[in-house]
Amino acid sequence: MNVVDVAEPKLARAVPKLEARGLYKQFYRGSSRMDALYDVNLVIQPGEFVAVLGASGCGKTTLLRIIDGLEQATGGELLIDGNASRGTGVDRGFVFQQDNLLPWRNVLRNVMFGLELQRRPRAETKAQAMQYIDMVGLSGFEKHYPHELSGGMRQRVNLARAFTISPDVLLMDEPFAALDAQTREVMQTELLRIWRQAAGGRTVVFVTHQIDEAIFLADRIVVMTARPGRIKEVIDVPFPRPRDLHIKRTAEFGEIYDSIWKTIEQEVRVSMGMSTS
Ligand SMILES: Nc1ncnc2c1ncn2[C@@H]1O[C@H](COP(=O)(O)OP(=O)(O)OP(=O)(O)O)[C@@H](O)[C@H]1O
Repeated sequence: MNVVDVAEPKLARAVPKLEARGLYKQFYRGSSRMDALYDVNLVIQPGEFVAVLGASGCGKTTLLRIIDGLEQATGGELLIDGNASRGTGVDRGFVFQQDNLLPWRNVLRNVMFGLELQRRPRAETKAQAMQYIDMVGLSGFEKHYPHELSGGMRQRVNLARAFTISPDVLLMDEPFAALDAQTREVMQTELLRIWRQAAGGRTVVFVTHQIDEAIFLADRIVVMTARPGRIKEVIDVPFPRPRDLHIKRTAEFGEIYDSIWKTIEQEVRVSMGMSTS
């Protein structure tokens, strides 16, 4: 009798885009030490949209800066595509809370800036910048200077610039925090549209204080503890894509919101030195 080997082929496991293994971060001021992050473990797959929520000062920005390579962890390891990270790289783009546009450059030249730093051919740089200016809905404003734009438009230029350099990983630190509530909602929808449209399914790590923003945008939400920040809970967001703003008004959205708020409220109380009972 022939014996056929029917052992199941081993499932090929995707290499995570980002992996934090036991990350610690301590800051020193003179002789005093401050623990910002404590044993952070997190795996993020390619193309995932992950939101990070947590009380003020719990270490969200620090985590993002370590992923970007702007800051070095005191302990633990950060792997990118399975390899130890070695500082900053063009594979990661950072979008800050305040747009950091250059006031003496118009919209087109601001969007071209990141590519110019990469010394790409000028024609290619301009064509790519125009494509993303169009994608963020600012065609016709190429020659405008930052002071001639609204806050929402400036943040869209910021997004176009971040997407233009085609980073595999987009790190966003409360990018819409300075916007009014209506503009923020429009920008959330725009971000999802651009994220879907931009080729290659970029991985996004998005820090926010807004629970509804996190639920609306993310595949998974990471809730951190009060400082020193650890991962307290990771929540899978069940809403299919593409998403519409109306999901924010559904009962399911409200239930997820309430449950996350309960988790965060405890940590906010801890961070403020209040009772958690
Ligand atoms: N360069 C630094 N030197 C010293 N302490 C720092 C430095 N950067 C951050 N910290 C401290 O580390 C802690 C975490 O800061 P971080 O900015 O990461 O928090 P956060 O969660 O992003 O806060 P927020 O939500 O208020 O923006 C804070 O207590 C902060 O004061």
